[in-house]
Amino acid sequence: MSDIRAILTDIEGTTSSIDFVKDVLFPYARQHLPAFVETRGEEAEVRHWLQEAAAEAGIVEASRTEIVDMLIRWIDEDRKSTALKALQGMIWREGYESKAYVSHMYPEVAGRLQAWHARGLKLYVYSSGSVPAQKLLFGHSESGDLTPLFSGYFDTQTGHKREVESYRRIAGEIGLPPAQILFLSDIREELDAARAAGMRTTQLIRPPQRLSDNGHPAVADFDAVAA
Ligand SMILES: CSCCC(=O)C(=O)COP(=O)(O)O
Ligand SMILES: [Mg+2]
Repeated sequence: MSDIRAILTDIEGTTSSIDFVKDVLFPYARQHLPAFVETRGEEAEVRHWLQEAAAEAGIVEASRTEIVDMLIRWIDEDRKSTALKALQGMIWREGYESKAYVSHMYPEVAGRLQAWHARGLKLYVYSSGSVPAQKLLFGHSESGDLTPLFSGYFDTQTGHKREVESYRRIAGEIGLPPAQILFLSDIREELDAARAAGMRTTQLIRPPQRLSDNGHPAVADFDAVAA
């Protein structure tokens, strides 16, 4: 009998394909960012994150156009900037609400999340995407609205995903010993950090990637996760 009481899952490469993020979400944000800043740049939340992005880049004075150009470069580099992720989340909301897309979900994910939830396991998300973006993604998925299954969401405002301290904080917020939390991700460095914090880990290696031994249990899909 497993002593796992909570599952913490990554999104990109774990519940949903990297292609959906790279080929749908990022291009949508890239295309709509200039108009978004133009029309909503004076809203308090948008101004806040534009200022945070400038501060992160060490910029003291720059025009809106320069900041937009920098943010587009960051999208192309897949920079895990908290400010960029917050702005992207606001832009993606417009895409989900206008039905420009729904999020990709690997076919077994919804059923397995429902089965874990029905067993009483608590489910949480930890992604570099902002918490609002995570809720949108699980709320508008190919498998329907999965948000009722989740007990909480964490993003880089809790800490970066390759840092051990982030997982200690998350365990503290969940209110369970790390050893009772199973972290699922496709990225070895994230799994290493979670394990160093005392969490259990399993790596998702989605076909056509081949299973390889890097010290973490590895599976091809959620149905093969031992929880
Ligand atoms: C709501 S997730 C959108 C994808 C994203 O921006 C991202 O950076 C995904 O990173 P992850 O930590 O889920 O691999
Ligand atoms: Mg990932």
